[in-house]
Amino acid sequence: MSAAQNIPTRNRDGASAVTNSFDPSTSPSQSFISPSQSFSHRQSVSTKQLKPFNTQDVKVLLLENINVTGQDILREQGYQVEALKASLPEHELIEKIKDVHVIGIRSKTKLTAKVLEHAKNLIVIGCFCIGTNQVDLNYAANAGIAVFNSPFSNSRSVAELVISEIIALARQLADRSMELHKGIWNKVSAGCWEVRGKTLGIVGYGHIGNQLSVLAEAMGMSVIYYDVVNLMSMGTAKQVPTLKALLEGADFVTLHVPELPETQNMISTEQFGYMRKGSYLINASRGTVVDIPALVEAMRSGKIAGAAIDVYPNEPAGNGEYFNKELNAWAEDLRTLKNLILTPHIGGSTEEAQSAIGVEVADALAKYVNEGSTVGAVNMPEVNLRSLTADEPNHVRIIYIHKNVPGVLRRVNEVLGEHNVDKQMTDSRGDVAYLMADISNVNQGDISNLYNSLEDLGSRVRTRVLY
Ligand SMILES: NC(=O)c1ccc[n+]([C@@H]2O[C@H](COP(=O)([O-])OP(=O)(O)OC[C@H]3O[C@@H](n4cnc5c(N)ncnc54)[C@H](O)[C@@H]3O)[C@@H](O)[C@H]2O)c1
Ligand SMILES: O=C(O)CC[C@@H](O)C(=O)O
Repeated sequence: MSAAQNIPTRNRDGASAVTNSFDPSTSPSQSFISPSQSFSHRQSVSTKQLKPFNTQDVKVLLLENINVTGQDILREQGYQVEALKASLPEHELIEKIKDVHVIGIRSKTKLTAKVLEHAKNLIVIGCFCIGTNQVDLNYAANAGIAVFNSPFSNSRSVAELVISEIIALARQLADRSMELHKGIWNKVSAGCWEVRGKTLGIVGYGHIGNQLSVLAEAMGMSVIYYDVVNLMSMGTAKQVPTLKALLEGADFVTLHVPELPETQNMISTEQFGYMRKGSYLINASRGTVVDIPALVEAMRSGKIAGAAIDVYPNEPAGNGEYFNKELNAWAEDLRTLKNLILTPHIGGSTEEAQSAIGVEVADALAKYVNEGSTVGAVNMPEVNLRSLTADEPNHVRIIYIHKNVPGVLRRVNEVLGEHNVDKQMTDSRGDVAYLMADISNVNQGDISNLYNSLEDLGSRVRTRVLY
């Protein structure tokens, strides 16, 4: 069943990416389950199993305690998988990333241009989370590195955490619990409320905002939301035209926007000024969205009756590390406030979410490595071709990532023109274009010629030949 599988890939500087020798006769005998089978039941028995190179040469680095479901899928491919519990400091990351073809991260590992510059062999990044703000997506695309994430596997977990925090803040639960842990009996009702009949203001009405909207209405709350795009309301929720209108109209404000230049310090002194006296703020989006010193001030003055914060501008690399003023200058100030729930970025941290994310992202990584599909990529055009079948033994799949400039397709098709192009798909996104072509009647001897001819085109970012 398995076709010869030793494909040369060169990175932008011409260094060999996976194996130094090009030996088309290498045919790994280990069994291999094509990830395409998990995507489509139509492609069961006769799918040709494409692989880019000896799978045991593929080096995968997983950071930040990626769920075992994801680790298992990648190990089953035969890849070499190293999984670490925490993220790495920049200098260690730079050393490690030089070697690997695939990296999996969560929210803490910063894959900046400075780090990615050293990632000469890297072909794909998996963000085992929703947010992708920790990756320089543009740099990655221009270096021919695809980036995948899991757009909604933990949305429900975040929404449920926020619901629990709304009630916990309204009833000052965290303070009462901490007091009793210290042996202090403090039975109070002053400043404690039911949530029924109160208004929840959701900023960012996407996957999480939507879920939250439904849950909040089920508890008898009214829901208003603010978003930069016009969106259909869930239930009887109402979209408001400005952030100011939302802040003025809500008893609880919860933030669910991505980290963007526009959302930086979106809630600061001016915005606290618009909020109702005695209202509450919840931030489980990104740490940069709230100006924390302004929050401290608003809570000290009594304007804000309570807050729940799950995310911070600077977060420790792993469990057991200190959250102190070396990390964030205001850390000690936060600790002194009453009715403030501080959680260590656990919005998406449930068994359900993490195992679903592990499967989703690892499947996407394997499908990209083995078949070149960019479906679901966040920084590349989405391109896919139906699988080659076992009846097509002399077919080869060309992946050509190139600069989006005029004339490239003509030149690529001149190279491919010696063969029959069975199917081809190409699309662009910004400065980068992605071409996939399945060509037939290719002899083993033709493969390196094809590869070298495509590599020699001035427009190339990265060439891969899968067979
Ligand atoms: N705490 C956690 O563990 C955790 C877990 C998952 C996601 N998150 C964070 O939550 C964010 C939101 O997640 P999601 O899945 O709901 O994202 P989403 O993309 O589905 O929704 C985000 C919404 O925000 C809106 N938006 C963007 N910029 C805006 C602005 N300036 N003002 C108002 N609205 C704006 C968008 O139009 C969109 O509707 C993620 O980007 C991630 O950073 C945190
Ligand atoms: O698991 C994480 O580290 C990040 C969770 C969340 O912020 C996300 O972006 O999905």
